[in-house]
Amino acid sequence: MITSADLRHRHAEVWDAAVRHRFVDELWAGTVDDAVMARYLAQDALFLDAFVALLGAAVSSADEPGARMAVARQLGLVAGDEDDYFTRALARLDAAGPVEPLPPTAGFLTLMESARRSGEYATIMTVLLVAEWLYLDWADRPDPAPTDWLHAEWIELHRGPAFAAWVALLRTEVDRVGADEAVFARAVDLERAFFDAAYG
Ligand SMILES: Cc1ncc(CO)c(N)n1
Repeated sequence: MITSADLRHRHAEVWDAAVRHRFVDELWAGTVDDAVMARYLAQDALFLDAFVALLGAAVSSADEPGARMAVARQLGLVAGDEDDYFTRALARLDAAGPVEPLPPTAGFLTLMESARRSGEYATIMTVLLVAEWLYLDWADRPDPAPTDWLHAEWIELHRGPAFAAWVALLRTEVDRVGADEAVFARAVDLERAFFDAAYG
């Protein structure tokens, strides 16, 4: 059975292009243009709603009590601290209005809805794994955090011991039940395209 480590290795080119994306460099430097940050976060608010639904599907489909509880705890953080960040960030950027999904967002919404509707724990967890592991990977730099909370909090939401433990849980679970490689590859492609789309 293919492991999460094998999958990341197999898709390293696109994975690394996302992790080293211009958006990530500018976020760390605190130099992301407000219009880029607004476009990115408005799209990510659409992503987040589908992501919460997908976390709910993982809670529902988990075949182990420990994993179900761990996913439920993370769902609470996303619906709590992370949603609060979005409310403050979008208000500050004057970007709280409704937006249409750009193509990478639409791709993610379709992928997540299809995983959710399948009810397949392995497929659901594969999508969650890419989304969370790739974000930990770019947020885990040793660099000093930027000073503006708009940039710093987006990094802090995706690093630290608790977030790393969540990603470790996702890897353990995907390695236990077996990844869906096509879904893994599609999600990595979409992550890179999602960063590109922030630049219009
Ligand atoms: C597009 C995207 N991928 C991953 C995450 C982290 O779950 C996020 N917030 N947005």
